[in-house]
Amino acid sequence: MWKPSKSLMDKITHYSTFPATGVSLRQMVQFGQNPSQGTLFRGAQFLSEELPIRLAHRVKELNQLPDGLNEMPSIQKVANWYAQSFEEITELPKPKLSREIRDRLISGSRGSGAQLPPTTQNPDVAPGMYRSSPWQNGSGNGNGHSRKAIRRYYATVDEGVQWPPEIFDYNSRFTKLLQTIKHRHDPVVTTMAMGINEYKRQKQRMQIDNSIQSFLDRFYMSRIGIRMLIGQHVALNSAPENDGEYVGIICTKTNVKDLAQEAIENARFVCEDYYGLFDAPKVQLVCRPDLHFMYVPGHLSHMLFETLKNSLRAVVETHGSDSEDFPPIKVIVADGKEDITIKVSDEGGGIPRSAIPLVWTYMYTTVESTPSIEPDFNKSDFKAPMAGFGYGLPISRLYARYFGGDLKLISMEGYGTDVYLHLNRLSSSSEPLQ
Ligand SMILES: Nc1ncnc2c1ncn2[C@@H]1O[C@H](COP(=O)(O)OP(=O)(O)OP(=O)(O)O)[C@@H](O)[C@H]1O
Repeated sequence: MWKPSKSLMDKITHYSTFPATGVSLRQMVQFGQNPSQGTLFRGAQFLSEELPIRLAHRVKELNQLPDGLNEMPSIQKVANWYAQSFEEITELPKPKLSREIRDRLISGSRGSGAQLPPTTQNPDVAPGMYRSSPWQNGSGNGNGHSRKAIRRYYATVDEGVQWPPEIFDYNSRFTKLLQTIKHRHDPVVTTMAMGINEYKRQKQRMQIDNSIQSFLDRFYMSRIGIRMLIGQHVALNSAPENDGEYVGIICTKTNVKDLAQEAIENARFVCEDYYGLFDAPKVQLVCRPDLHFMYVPGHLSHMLFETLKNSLRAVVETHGSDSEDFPPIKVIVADGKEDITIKVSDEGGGIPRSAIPLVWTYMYTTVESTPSIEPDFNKSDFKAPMAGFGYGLPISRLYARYFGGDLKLISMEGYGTDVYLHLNRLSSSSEPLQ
């Protein structure tokens, strides 16, 4: 198995003293509007510093996990993937550029960079909640470096000029590397889950404690951010032309009703398959057909699918799979100025109040036997079996918070559950990493 060298670990430690730089959905879209090779190159330059910083924080944290958790074989495996990806990015040879090209890259970005909108804070995320590492103070890194002075990405450089072949070549090599890295990290969630299982087995624990819970929250939030930046960069390099609705993996006109309808069909299908039902509980959808906003459709599908699956399961298990007449699940979409809110209401018996905090913890599930973790379970981020890992709700809440939204759950034990999915439509909220 590949192992990091001492000098690589020293370099990782150095990078981990820098804080991550968060970006907002709006900034990503502005950056990606028909980018030139020069702009894409600037993006690659930013990522070639930003990604190693984010990866370095994770390596450090994984290696410092308390109580022997850091020694679990699966945790070590994940830490090595992060270290290897860190090494590959930092060692990718940079092109030799003439002075004129370097000046053009810098001066272009200075001019238009000023027009980029500022980011705002998610009202439901306390400052520092998901920051890169718990020991940082957020504004600096303790080394006297100012964050702004180090990296700035979301600036476009003069379009319409010719860029030399070295720029094209580097862009293509960098994109290929990012694809390899994204693929390497596909099984991170399941491998981490295995690591936690190894730990629980070894220590004979039923649940994980708070510090591990907040570590996992930061870890998965960071993973969403890393994959978003990589996904966006790869998509922009593969098809830089804006097709009207998509900028990279962001859809500027995500149609809520269509996506919800598709998630309903998928979740009902999985439910019928799992319980052997002829007809899963019905789902009533109330949504304006032309309601659309800027979002990543994959994230929204994931959150809707997970919450609908929970509701379907609760309804079937409360009323019995031989029931002839399940109470319908209601999905109501409200179109506010600040948020689009989606409420998923079921009559699936609710959750006891004492168990509410547990639904947000990783590995809490009321499924009796957790299905075996297949290596390719996480191949696509958006496919999952009916239930069983206890990851559905906490990960969905991170997806919601990542772009300034939130996921809330209110239950009436003995009757049913309402889940509120708030999606921030202003899209100016920065990634919650500081
Ligand atoms: N609508 C609901 N009604 C009743 N209980 C619910 C509902 N949603 C979630 N729960 C409870 O919360 C637990 C955790 O849900 P979560 O979605 O995080 O994981 P899971 O569904 O068990 O597994 P998976 O990781 O496959 O989603 C569930 O096992 C269930 O007991």
